[in-house]
Amino acid sequence: MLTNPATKYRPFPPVALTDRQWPSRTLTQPPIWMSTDLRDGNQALFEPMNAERKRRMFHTLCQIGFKEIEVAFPSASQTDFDFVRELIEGQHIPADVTIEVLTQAREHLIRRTMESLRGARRAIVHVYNATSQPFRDSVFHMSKADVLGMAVSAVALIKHLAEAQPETEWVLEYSPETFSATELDFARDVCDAVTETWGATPDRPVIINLPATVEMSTPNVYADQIEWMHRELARRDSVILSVHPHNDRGTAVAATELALLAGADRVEGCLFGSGERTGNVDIVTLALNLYTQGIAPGLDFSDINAVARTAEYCTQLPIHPRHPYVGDLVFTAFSGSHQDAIKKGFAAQAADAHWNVPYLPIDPADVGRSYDSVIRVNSQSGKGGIAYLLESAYGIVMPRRLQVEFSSVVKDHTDQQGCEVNANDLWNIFAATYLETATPVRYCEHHLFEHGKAQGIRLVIEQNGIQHELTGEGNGPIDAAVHALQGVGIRVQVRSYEERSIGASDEAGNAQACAFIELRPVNGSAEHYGVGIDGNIITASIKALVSGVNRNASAL
Ligand SMILES: CC(=O)SCCNC(=O)CCNC(=O)[C@H](O)C(C)(C)COP(=O)(O)OP(=O)(O)OC[C@H]1O[C@@H](n2cnc3c(N)ncnc32)[C@H](O)[C@@H]1OP(=O)(O)O
Ligand SMILES: CC(C)C(=O)C(=O)O
Ligand SMILES: [Mg+2]
Repeated sequence: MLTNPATKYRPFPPVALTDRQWPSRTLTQPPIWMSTDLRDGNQALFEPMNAERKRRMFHTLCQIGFKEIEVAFPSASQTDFDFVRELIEGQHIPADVTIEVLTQAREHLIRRTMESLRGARRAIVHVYNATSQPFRDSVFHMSKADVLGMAVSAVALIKHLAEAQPETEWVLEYSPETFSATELDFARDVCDAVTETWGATPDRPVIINLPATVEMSTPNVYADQIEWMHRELARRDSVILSVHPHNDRGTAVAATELALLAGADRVEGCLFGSGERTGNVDIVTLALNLYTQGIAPGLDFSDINAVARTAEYCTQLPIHPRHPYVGDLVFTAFSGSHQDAIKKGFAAQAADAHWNVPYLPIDPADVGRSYDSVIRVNSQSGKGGIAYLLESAYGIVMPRRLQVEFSSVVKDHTDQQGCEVNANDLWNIFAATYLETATPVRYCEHHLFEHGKAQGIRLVIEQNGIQHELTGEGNGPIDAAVHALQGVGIRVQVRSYEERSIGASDEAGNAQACAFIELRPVNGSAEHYGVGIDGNIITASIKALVSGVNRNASAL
C-alpha cells in the first residue's frame, strides 16, 4: 500500500445540494422490490444457474413475494433465452408477477430480447448503456450526444417492436449504467430523452434505474445524487425512480436506505447480497431492517433458513455465518454478559409488548429461527447462558447460587475440551455432577413414618458399597433424613432448600419435581448444592440431600 494514497486516489466529489431534504426524512413504507438474482446475481457465479436452479430460484422469489423479477439476459445465452420461453410457455408466471429482462442498447440484442418475450402477459424490458466519461471515451469512443442518441435509438426500437407485440403489456426500464460516476446533468438529459421517447405518462410510467454500478462514495453522496435526480427529472410523475446499488465499499444497504429517503421508489438487488464482485444490495437485510422499524416490508422471510438454503443451492455459494439476520451465528451469544442480558430480556419480554430484548434487534422467531440457537456456551460464557439453556431445553430452573456453582463446573469442562457445549452436553454434565452421584453415598430407598409429633424416616443407602438401613427423626422428612445420615458419620447442615416442578413429564406423563438443597458440612465451610429429580417431591428432596453429601465429599 502507498504511504500517501492521495497520489493515486482522489476523494469522490460531493454533490452541490445544500438544501438536501433526505437527512430529516424517515422511512414509512417499503419500496417496490425487484430481484435481479436471476440476472445480476446469475452473471456473477462461478457456475451460472442451470435451468433447474433457475426454476427453483424463480419459484422461491415468487413465494417470498417479489412482484418484479429480472429473470434473464436473453440475448446472452441460449439457457437464458430458453428460460424466459419456458416461463411464458409453461405459464409459470403468477398473475401478479412481472418478469423483466436486460439487454444492451444494440439492435440485434434488442430484437432477440423482444423475441424471447413473445406471448408474455406483462414484461419489463430493461435496456442500458454506460454514460460516464471513461465509457464514453474509452469503451464507446462516443461524444455525450452520441451516447444519448444510443439510448434514444434503443428505446425507439423497443417501442417499435413492442407495438408489434400488442398481446403484452410493456414496461420500459432504462439504466444509465455507471450512473453514480456520470455527470448528473448529463444523466438527467439522457433519462429525460428516454422518458420522452417512450412517451411516458402517469398511467404508463417508465422505470428510470440509477445504478451505483461500482460503489465509489459514501452513502450520503449517493443519496444526494438520487435527490438531485428526483428533483430534476422531467415528467417525474411519469417516472418510477429506481436504484441499483452495488456493495464495493460495503455500504450498499446504507446507500439504499438513504436513497429511499432521497426519493427513490424502487430497489433492485439480490437475496443475501449476491451479485457482481462484492454483490448487489442485499434485499433481505433491507426488508428486515424495515421490519425492525415496524414497517411491513411486503416480502416474507418468516422461514429465512429455507430461503438461505435455496439461495446457497442455486448460487453454489455459502452465506457467511455472520450475515445479518440469516447467518448461523447472528442469533447466538457466546459471551457471558450478553447471555445474561438476553436471558433476563426474554424473561421480561411480554408477548404483546414492543420488542425490547438486549442484543437482539429482531425476535428470532419472526424469521423462523429458534431460541435454542440464541445462546451457546463456550469458555467465554457465564452462568446466564448456561442457566438459559438448561431451562429452555430441560425445564431446570436453577437457583442463582447453583447457577454460579454449576457454571464453574462447565467452565472447567470447556477449558479442558476447548470447545462449545450444547444444551444436551450441558444436561449430561449437570446429570453427572448432581443426579448420578453415587460416591460415597448411593440412595436406595426410604419409608416415612409418624413418631408422635415428629417425622420419622427409615433410609436405605449404600456407603462405599455397603448397604445401611438408617433411621432418623426430625421436624420434617429432610430434617429426619439429615439425622438418619448421622448414623454413618455424615453430619451436614441444610443452608437452603428449593423445590420446583420441571416442565417435562416422565414417560408415564407425570410431572417431575426437582429439589435443590444447599449443604454445609458441620465441620466445614464449603457449601455445595445437591439436586434430586423424582415424580415424588419427598423422594426428590432425599435424593437432593444425598447428591449434596456427595458434592461436599468430592470437594474435600
Ligand atoms: C453492469 C452490468 O451488470 S451490465 C450487464 C452485464 N452482463 C453481461 O454482460 C452478461 C451477458 N453479456 C454477454 O453475454 C455479452 O457481453 C453480450 C452477448 C451482451 C455481448 O457480447 P459481445 O457482442 O461479444 O460483446 P462483449 O461481451 O465483448 O461486450 C463488449 C461490447 O459491448 C458494447 N457494449 C457494452 N455495453 C453496452 C451497452 N449497454 N449498449 C451497447 N453496447 C454496449 C461495448 O462497446 C463492446 O462493443 P465492441 O465489441 O463493439 O467494442
Ligand atoms: C445493468 C445495470 C443496471 C447494472 O447491473 C449495473 O449498472 O450495475
Ligand atoms: Mg448491477
